[in-house]
Amino acid sequence: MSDAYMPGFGNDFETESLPNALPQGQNSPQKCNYGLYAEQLSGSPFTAPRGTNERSWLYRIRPSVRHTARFSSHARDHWKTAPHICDDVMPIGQLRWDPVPMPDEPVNFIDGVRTMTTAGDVHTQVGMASHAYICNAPMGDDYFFNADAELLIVPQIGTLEIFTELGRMTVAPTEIAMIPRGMIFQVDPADGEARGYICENYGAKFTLPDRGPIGANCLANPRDFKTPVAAWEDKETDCRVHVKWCGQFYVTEIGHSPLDVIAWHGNYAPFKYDLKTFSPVGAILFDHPDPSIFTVLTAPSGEEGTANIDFVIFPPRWMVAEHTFRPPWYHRNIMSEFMGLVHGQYDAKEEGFVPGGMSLHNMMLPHGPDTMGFEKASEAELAPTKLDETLAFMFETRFPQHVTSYAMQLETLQDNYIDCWKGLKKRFDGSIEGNWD
Ligand SMILES: O=C(O)Cc1cc(O)ccc1O
Ligand SMILES: [Fe+2]
Repeated sequence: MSDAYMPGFGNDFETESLPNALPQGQNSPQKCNYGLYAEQLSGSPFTAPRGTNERSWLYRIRPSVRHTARFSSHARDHWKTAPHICDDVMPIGQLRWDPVPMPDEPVNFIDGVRTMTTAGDVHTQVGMASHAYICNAPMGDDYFFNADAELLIVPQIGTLEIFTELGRMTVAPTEIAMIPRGMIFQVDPADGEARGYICENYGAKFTLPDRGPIGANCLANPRDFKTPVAAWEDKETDCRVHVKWCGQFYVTEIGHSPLDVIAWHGNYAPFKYDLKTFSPVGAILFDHPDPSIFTVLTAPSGEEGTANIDFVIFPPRWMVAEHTFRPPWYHRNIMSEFMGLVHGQYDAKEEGFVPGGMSLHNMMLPHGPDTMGFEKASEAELAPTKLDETLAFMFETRFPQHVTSYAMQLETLQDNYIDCWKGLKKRFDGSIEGNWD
């Protein structure tokens, strides 16, 4: 598959896959060229202020109302939606999982979504869910859209071929993809098998964080975000469109592919982004800064500085701080932290937190480096060192994350996670040096 992309974050893009398919100077001609139907997809209220007003105009073979017929409900057991509070007592401790095992039977991307946590309330469009996905089969004639949320996809194993109404994206581990709320798509594992993470954002869209005194450059730069050019298929087979709507799942049968947009323009669009292009800014003299310096994207909550979700990464970087305990400090946080590891090691937990694994440090629950990490960092010679070949990330939300019973019953839940702090012994002996032997 050959993909082509347009650079920029939130730009007003335009793209056509046939000459003159895109009307010029107007959105809604009396008759569109090629007999196409014009359709607006609104990602914000019509009257949203200019800076957050998002919509695209799609020129397509059939309007999407013909891509949906009567809906019937369709059970999907593993994809949960907030509010989803299990009957069991909420496990509030620190939690960590090894990767979700790959399935033996064929499972496509949508059927392979496994909800780990939910937060907030989909009905009021606040909060999020953290999912793992596992998949080893293409979607074939099945298509999907999520009316509840945009989807931030973080591949960990296997490249994904993502075909959306607005075009095709190839997304490999170390890259991320964003699929806007309401947009129809298909995802196929290019290498036969794929695993990764999804942040389902029920709230206001992810955007770039302000950089404050950092200025006009660094962190995630807008030109590194890539939106696909128009691509389509004209397929007349028994296709199904699956829908997630207020936590329920539905399906409708149609006789053709809904991915039939020949041209489009606007700023409500999918994108991908290579996390290797994130330019970290950090401590160049002493102390460990707050991880907000590594925010790639932030989804605002309406309260200033208090994100519905921050998507934060821990990329390769030089550690140079003098007279400093360099890994994350011990801390308690009003925000709830769900973490994953794309590859390598995380400096606060060199063992036990493995690629494809997950951890949850919920609202106000203490955490920090394990015993080994603490001892190593306390004694390390503080020469400049590079943390290399590593990529961890965090979905951090202002809301408590409720763990699903699937996550609690997962065979890869680590029963002994909290033992990683057991060896943090008392070093206070009344002397100013403390007892470090
Ligand atoms: O808990 C974690 O490992 C994530 C994290 C990293 C960091 O550098 C500072 C704070 C924080 O929550
Ligand atoms: Fe933390």
